[in-house]
Amino acid sequence: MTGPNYGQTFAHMREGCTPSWQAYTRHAFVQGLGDGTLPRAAFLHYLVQDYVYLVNYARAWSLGVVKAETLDEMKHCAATVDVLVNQEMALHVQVCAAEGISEQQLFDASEEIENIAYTRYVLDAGMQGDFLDLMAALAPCIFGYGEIGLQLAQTAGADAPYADWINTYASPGFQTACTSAGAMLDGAVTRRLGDDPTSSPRWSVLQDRFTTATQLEIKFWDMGLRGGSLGA
Ligand SMILES: Cc1ncc(CN)c(N)n1
Repeated sequence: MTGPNYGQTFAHMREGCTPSWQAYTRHAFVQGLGDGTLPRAAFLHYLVQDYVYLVNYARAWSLGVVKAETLDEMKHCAATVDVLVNQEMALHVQVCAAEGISEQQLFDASEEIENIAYTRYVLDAGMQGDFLDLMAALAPCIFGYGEIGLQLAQTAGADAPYADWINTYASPGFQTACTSAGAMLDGAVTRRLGDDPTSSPRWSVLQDRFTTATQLEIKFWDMGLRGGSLGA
């Protein structure tokens, strides 16, 4: 399976769950974002939920600072928290403000079951496990959106209905974040599992975490397609 190069570990894990990865990155919600046919209500519902998702996802990266073994790992996790809360969430705040939804409303929105399932799974992986367990569960989020952003940017024009969303994830800034997360992950894996990590007895558990998080991404898109009202 081909896709952007975000490092060896990601390539192995993506290869280890190809059908789920394809279902995630080529989901009907993704197609609708790309060709502009996604109903606006579904998009806004997703975006409100995604804001809350990012709050918890940033908490999980903060846990990375706690579980890190090197200063570089700590710096990477701390910088990612900053990007999430100060950059990626700005898209959500901006788009929702234009629709009359305030940031406080976003912060207070109640979570859909799929949202709870995904973020608590990731947090639990980090609480129970070590740095690699946490990173394996965090990985589908960043690399998947990087891949989707690039894929949609190939065909969507500047005036496409969801161009802002597409450009956020296709942007050089987000792509650099994916590349540097991939390099950090490769270093973290080599440090703990050596040069042949897929032969390690730990690999199947890490693959399982990556696959489960990928399946939870699919459920998150399903939730988005279902639509709903703010806070529902
Ligand atoms: C559910 C989900 N997955 C991934 C991303 C990209 N950070 C996101 N914003 N939301």
